[in-house]
Amino acid sequence: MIIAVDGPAASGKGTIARALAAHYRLPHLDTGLLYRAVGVAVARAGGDADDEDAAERACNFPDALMDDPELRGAEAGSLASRVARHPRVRAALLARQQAFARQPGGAVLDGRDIGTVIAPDADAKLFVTANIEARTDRRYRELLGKGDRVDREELREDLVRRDERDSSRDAAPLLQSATAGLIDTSDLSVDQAIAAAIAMVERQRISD
Ligand SMILES: Nc1ncnc2c1ncn2[C@@H]1O[C@H](COP(=O)(O)OP(=O)(O)OP(=O)(O)O)[C@@H](O)[C@H]1O
Ligand SMILES: Nc1ccn([C@@H]2O[C@H](COP(=O)(O)O)[C@@H](O)[C@H]2O)c(=O)n1
Repeated sequence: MIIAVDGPAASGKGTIARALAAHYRLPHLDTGLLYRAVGVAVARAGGDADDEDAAERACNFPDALMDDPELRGAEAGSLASRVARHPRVRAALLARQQAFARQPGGAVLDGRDIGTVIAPDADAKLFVTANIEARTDRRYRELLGKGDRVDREELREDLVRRDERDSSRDAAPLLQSATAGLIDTSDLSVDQAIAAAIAMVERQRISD
């Protein structure tokens, strides 16, 4: 079974995707990490994330970079959304994501274009969202918990900018697939959001 989970930053899609993977005993790929790795690799090479040539070269990043804690920071998220606009970057990362999705037994992938581009024929598709205040609070608490110094207002503005960039780009923009079920986690606890996601996957599997 392939499960596609999409949605904006800090909506809780990764939390849901990991829980679905554990529930159905499937491997999970956080595809945002691939774009974060490309963004960080460009910056480390002294390149410009807005330069498509430099970003494309950075797609050959070493596998070990995927485990680098720097990828989880706010700066890596911004760099990721800048490199993610480039069609040649998206093309370079496509095969790796599709191979992961199509492995025997299936997989859970979360990102922005899983249900629309990477796995449009997924057995279940969820679009996870939450309002901007809930997302800002969650990311703020998460970064504070890691010991990062963060300004809540800057974080909020960064999320709004990222939403705008991800939704308005020409290449694989963030949008809800017509066949994806919507889960708004703004007023749901983690456990409630996970329960809603499992129930939605079950409904979609049955109706197939
Ligand atoms: N329903 C919820 N209620 C409260 N906090 C939540 C909820 N879901 C997730 N969180 C917390 O919010 C933060 C962001 O969640 P998560 O990493 O799952 O979001 P995401 O959409 O995958 O973000 P990103 O796209 O940036 O990777 C985490 O600290 C997580 O524990
Ligand atoms: N399938 C995807 C996944 C991510 N992106 C871009 O990467 C940025 C970081 O993603 P996170 O999930 O780690 O927040 C995100 O803002 C997108 O620009 C993407 O384009 N497609």
